Amino acid sequence: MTAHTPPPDPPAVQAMVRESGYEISEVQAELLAVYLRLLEQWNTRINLVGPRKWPQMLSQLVADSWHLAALLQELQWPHQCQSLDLGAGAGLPGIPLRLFWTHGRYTLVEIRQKRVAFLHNALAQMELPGTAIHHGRAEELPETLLPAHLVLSRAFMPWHQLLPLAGSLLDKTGRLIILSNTPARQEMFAERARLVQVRPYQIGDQTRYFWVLDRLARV
Ligand SMILES: C[S@@+](CC[C@H](N)C(=O)[O-])C[C@H]1O[C@@H](n2cnc3c(N)ncnc32)[C@H](O)[C@@H]1O
Repeated sequence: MTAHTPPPDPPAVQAMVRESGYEISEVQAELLAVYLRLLEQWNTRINLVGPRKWPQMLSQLVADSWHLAALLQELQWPHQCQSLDLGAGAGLPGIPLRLFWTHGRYTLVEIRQKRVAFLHNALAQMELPGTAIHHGRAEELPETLLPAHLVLSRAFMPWHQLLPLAGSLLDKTGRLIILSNTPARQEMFAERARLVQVRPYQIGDQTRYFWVLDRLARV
């Protein structure tokens, strides 16, 4: 018999986030609860994410986003910053990220129709600032979305394939941030990119990493 988990309610969400060392507002907790409820509901019909219950979704998947927001807040971005979240899937890291980092214009790029339908549904209920969806291939983005100042990749494609694609999308001062379970070293990239920093962060007992890259070759 599986234990019953009550639906996500904002105080429980806020308390779980606090346990991980971050403070979020009541409004942010309400919107996160909306997102988690939608994820639980849609995940029974289409394959969106591995965890089936919201506490695991929050602690294992959504948690990356508030760590990422903390990093993005430390970096300088142009006023008209254009961000691309490639292969957004169920909206990770982008949908929760936009609750905590609202700068510029942010586009969730996703190729699969059902996932795009989920993203539209989530955005309609959450009204995130400056956030849009592009249904299509990351390799065929319209000029209106380019050049990007930030490209984000979480479980999208292997980094060695991603580098030339991101290089073709980024402004010359733009950055690529890869969410990874392993650290990185400059030698991995040689002349293809500069590794500006590798930021470790803790999710439960697992260490994860943000790789921040710039000066990507346009090959
Ligand atoms: C493994 S999922 C990761 C989703 C999300 N970023 C996450 O971390 O949960 C990869 C996603 O990329 C999408 N995708 C794969 N190739 C793509 C492409 N060329 N352009 C846009 N999206 C693509 C897939 O449909 C899928 O939703």
